[in-house]
Amino acid sequence: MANQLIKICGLSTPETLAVAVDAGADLVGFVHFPKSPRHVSLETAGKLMHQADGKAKRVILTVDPDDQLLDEIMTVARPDLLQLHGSETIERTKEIKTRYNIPLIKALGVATAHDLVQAQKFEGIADLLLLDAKPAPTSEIPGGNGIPFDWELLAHKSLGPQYMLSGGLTPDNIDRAIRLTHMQAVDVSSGVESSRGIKDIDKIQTFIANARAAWRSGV
Ligand SMILES: O=C(O)c1ccccc1NCC(=O)[C@H](O)[C@H](O)COP(=O)(O)O
Repeated sequence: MANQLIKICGLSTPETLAVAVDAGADLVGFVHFPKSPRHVSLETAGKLMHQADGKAKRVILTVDPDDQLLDEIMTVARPDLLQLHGSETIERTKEIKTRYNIPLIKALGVATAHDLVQAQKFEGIADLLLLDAKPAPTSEIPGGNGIPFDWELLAHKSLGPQYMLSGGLTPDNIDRAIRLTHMQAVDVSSGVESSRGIKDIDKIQTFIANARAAWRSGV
């Protein structure tokens, strides 16, 4: 994978997937979580996965999956990476890594500096650590809520390339987010949608172009 990474998450149609891949997304994410407005069945995910084969790394996102679901994901959808977006512990994350031997993205909620210390404990266990805003207590889903956390928490850190910035990113704020945090990997879902769960072609293209431009300008 490239040094700088862009992940477009929550894709669910062949058309928007094609746009993301053509615009240069490094990773494309498919959500398998029935409460999500972006949920796709494993069969649909498998078809989308096939479409993106060799063009971008393909990620299946689940929330606190048990082994039965993971077995199904590995057989039916066969992703390149697995994203754990629930409250998976370090032990459970290690267990999944050992059992399936697949690159893992572990999502970690951030609201305070202490959360970053907690996130660092997953270094070397998951392959990518996705820093996301914590969901509101009333939210039905633990991610994909379009809320940013305080990027100033990252401003004077030099987190390694295994960290990915997420939460409330948009085509309009991605330049500022990259300049402030110096993050080399970013992930977006709501910010490239026209309404909840509906991806927007122009926003996907603009997000990717703006992220690449920020990195090109030397941040
Ligand atoms: O996107 C969802 O619907 C979702 C549901 C359940 C768990 C996680 C989910 N999304 C996680 C993602 O990877 C999002 O891209 C990330 O949370 C950022 O989302 P957003 O703030 O909407 O850009």
